[in-house]
Amino acid sequence: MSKTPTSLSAADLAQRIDISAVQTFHAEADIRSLAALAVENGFIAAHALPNFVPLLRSLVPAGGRTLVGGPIGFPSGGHMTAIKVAEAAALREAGADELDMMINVGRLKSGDLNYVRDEIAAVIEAAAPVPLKVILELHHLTDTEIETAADIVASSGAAFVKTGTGWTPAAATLPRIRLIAAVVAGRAGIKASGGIRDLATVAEMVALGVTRFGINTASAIELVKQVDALPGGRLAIAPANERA
Ligand SMILES: O=C[C@H](O)COP(=O)(O)O
Repeated sequence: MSKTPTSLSAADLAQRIDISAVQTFHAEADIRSLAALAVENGFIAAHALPNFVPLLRSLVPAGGRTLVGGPIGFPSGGHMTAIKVAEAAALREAGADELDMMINVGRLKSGDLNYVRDEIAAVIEAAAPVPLKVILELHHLTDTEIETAADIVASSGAAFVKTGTGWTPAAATLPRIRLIAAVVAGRAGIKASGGIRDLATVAEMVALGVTRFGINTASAIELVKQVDALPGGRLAIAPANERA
């Protein structure tokens, strides 16, 4: 597990943020703007809805600081496994560098954990060698369900546990990030996403072990600008055990 930094520059933070245009209303112009801003500001990834991933790939130079990402079974997660598998393969073929799959919340809530496990395994295989993040969508889950889901994802071989799609009210609270970090225990990365809008929250989440954020483009650019405006241009990260 990577060592928690003591501070982050604007460039460091940008290299921890996936910016995105993954809402229903995002059009071609938004994707073109997403690509330009991601490359210009050095964000680690730019994410678009599946149909726009080929366009995004054509706009973001491969092998640079910015990766191209796309979602699978997004945003409900209720798609048939065969559809998620096909979408993973299609996005891999379209040149995606990372894929964020929505977990099947309904099956998780039904206690059908073998279905959840088998589906994640099938999508990991279809996506390979592209790394997979699995979105839990905390807004719909109890703390017990979060622990169960985070453990399934962490033991699946997925690259990250991700908290939300951005399509539900923000639920990536610090106590829930703490809960996920305790369960994951370094077996996978943690991507905090969904309603993250202030540097204090970012700093607290980094201290808890979050190594990736998912934030919409406008909010991400604002946060990076705020870091630049801090004394010394760096965001201090107090160790989690020193926080009140
Ligand atoms: O990563 C998921 C979403 O892009 C987060 O969007 P949001 O910052 O608008 O909640």
